[in-house]
Amino acid sequence: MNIQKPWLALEIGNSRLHWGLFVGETLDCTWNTDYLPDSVIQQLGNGRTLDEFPAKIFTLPSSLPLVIASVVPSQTALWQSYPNVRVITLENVPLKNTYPTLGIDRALALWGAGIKLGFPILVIDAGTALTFTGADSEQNLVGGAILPGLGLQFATLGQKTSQLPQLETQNFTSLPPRFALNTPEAIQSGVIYTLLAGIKDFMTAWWDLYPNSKVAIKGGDRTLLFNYLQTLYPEITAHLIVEPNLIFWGIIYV
Ligand SMILES: Nc1ncnc2c1ncn2[C@@H]1O[C@H](COP(=O)(O)OP(=O)(O)OP(=O)(O)O)[C@@H](O)[C@H]1O
Ligand SMILES: CC(C)(CO)[C@@H](O)C(=O)NCCC(=O)O
Ligand SMILES: [K+]
Repeated sequence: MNIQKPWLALEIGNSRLHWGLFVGETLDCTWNTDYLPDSVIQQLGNGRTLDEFPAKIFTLPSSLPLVIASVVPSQTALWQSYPNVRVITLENVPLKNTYPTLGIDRALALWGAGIKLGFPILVIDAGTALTFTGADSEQNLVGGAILPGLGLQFATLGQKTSQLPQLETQNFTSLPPRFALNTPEAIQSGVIYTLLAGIKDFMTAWWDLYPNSKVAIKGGDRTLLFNYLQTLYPEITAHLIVEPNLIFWGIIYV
C-alpha cells in the first residue's frame, strides 16, 4: 500500500506567506500568515507549530518536509536552516520559452492552471503586483504584463501625495459612482474602473489570439475584482475561473 505522507508547501509573496498542507498529492488545506521572524522559523524547524497554523498540524510528525516557491530572495534565505527544505526554481518548471527573470509564482501558477484546466491558458494574479501570464497550446510562455496591484495603487496615492487619503480595500462593498463628487470615491473610481477596463482589455486581446482559451484569476484581490467585473462585464466573467490555489497545483506537477 502506498502511504500518503504529509508535507508543507510555502509560497512566499511580496506581502505575506501562503501555506498549503498536502497529504501525498492531495491539497488538504491552505492558510496565510505574515512573514515570520528568524526565531520562529528555527522553532518550526524543530517541530514547533504556530497559533496561526491549522489545529490538525499538531497531530502530524514534527518538522514536515517543506517545499518553497518564493519571489522574495531575502525571505527564502531565512528558510535555509529548515531541516528538510526544497526551493523550486524556474528550471524545475517544464514551461517552454521562459526568460531568466520570470517570477516563479507566475511560472508555477501558469503551469498548474495549464495542467489542470488545459493549454492554452491565461492567468491573472491579483496580488501585490497584478500580472497577466499566458501560454499557448504547446506549453510555450507567450508572455504577459506586470502592473501595480489594487492595494498598491491605493497605497501609492496615499503615500506619494499630500491631500489624498489612503483607502483600504476591505471597506469596499459596491462599485463607486464613475463621476464622483468626493475624494475617496474619486480615487476608487479612477483606480477601479481603469483596472477593470484594463483586465477586460487583456482578456479580450488574449481571446483574439486564443479564442477558446480558459482564463483563471488568483491572488488576494481576486474576489473583489471578480465581483466588480461580474457587475460591469458579465459576458466576460462567464469565462473567468476563480482559483486561489494555482501555485499549489503547479507545485504538484513540477
Ligand atoms: N488579509 C490580507 N492581508 C493582506 N492582503 C490582503 C488580505 N486580504 C486581501 N488582501 C489583498 O491581497 C493583495 C495581495 O495579494 P496576495 O496576498 O495574493 O499577494 P502576495 O502573494 O503577497 O504578493 P505577490 O503579488 O508577490 O504574489 C493586496 O492588494 C490586498 O488588497
Ligand atoms: C511580478 C511579481 C512581483 C508578481 O508576484 C513576481 O512574479 C516577480 O517578481 N517577477 C519577476 C519579473 C517577471 O516576472 O518578469
Ligand atoms: K524591487
